[in-house]
Amino acid sequence: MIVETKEQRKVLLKVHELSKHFEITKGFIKRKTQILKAVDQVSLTVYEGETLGIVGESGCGKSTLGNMIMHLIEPSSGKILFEDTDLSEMSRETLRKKRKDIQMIFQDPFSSLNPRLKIFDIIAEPLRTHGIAKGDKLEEEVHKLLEAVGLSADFAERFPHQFSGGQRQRVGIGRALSLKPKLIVCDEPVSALDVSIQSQILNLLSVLQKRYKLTYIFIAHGLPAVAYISDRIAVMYLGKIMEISKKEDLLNRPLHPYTEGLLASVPVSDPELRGKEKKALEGETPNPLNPPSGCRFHTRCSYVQDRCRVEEPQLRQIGLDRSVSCHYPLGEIEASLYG
Ligand SMILES: Nc1ncnc2c1ncn2[C@@H]1O[C@H](COP(=O)(O)OP(=O)(O)OP(=O)(O)O)[C@@H](O)[C@H]1O
Repeated sequence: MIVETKEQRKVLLKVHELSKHFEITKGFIKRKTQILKAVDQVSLTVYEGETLGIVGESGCGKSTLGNMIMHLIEPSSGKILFEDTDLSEMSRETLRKKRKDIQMIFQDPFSSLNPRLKIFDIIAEPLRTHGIAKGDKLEEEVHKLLEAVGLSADFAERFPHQFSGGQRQRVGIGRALSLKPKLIVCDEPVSALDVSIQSQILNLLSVLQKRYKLTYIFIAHGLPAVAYISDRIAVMYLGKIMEISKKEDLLNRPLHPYTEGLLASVPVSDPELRGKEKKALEGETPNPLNPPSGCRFHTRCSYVQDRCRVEEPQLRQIGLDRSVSCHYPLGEIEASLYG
């Protein structure tokens, strides 16, 4: 496993120039095929034990990225290295074993649990499939997992429809934990829940992270949940990463105008995110089938200059542990001095 000597952080997952292109065919008589670049040359690193938040408006490619990391969909190009190993080059058997280490928690706790199965079988299924436990041992494991996610062992005999959204999400978390994964991709795990329940689930995820030494990729379209749970945050826009920074830096001194816009859209009642005056996001997200030339954010950017309309900025490092994809980042000099 790679060890970064400067900060002694172990790299768990590395995504290198990862892309997913979908072919979209339109029209009945004159059929026309276009390419939608849902994820476009994304590179990022996830360190052991951290939570990397991925945030951006609906349709920016967050779930597609998460699904590729989970091997639920095939990338069009690029690499995903888990513990230094390229999963796409593994034999089936090794891949099956490795895949246990990466699990997912889904957005919708109503549709992600099989309604015909009892909670016991929902949580037991991965343990049975991988031949990890059976009989009394299986029962003990399931009860332990229910307890870990804050549910009573009696719940094992009930069906999903007998539970609230928050309780179902707890079941989904228990199932994801059953194979003792190293990495959990949490895809909008609280978006479908009431605000009061959201913080309970976020707290549970934090407790479990410490208890089981988990690493999370936490995907959400809203900054508050991402800001609450993440150590670092990647901001996505139309398939690209616009900025990736430590949480505190990103919230206090955003470099990308899009990040500033996302911060400005957070209700001012959120004290942690309230800050200096920020330029709000204007206009709609462009059609991803026909993204703007140059910087893809330029059509909505309050600071746009001529160069931005023609030249696409590359993600480049500024200061310590911060990267931004913008020709004219906000507060660039300050950031390069203080990280
Ligand atoms: N199977 C598919 N076929 C065609 N286009 C797709 C497919 N899956 C996703 N897309 C498109 O890819 C883009 C990225 O979608 P994705 O679901 O990854 O975004 P997202 O940021 O997770 O959004 P949301 O929060 O709404 O789920 C969108 O324009 C979407 O319409």
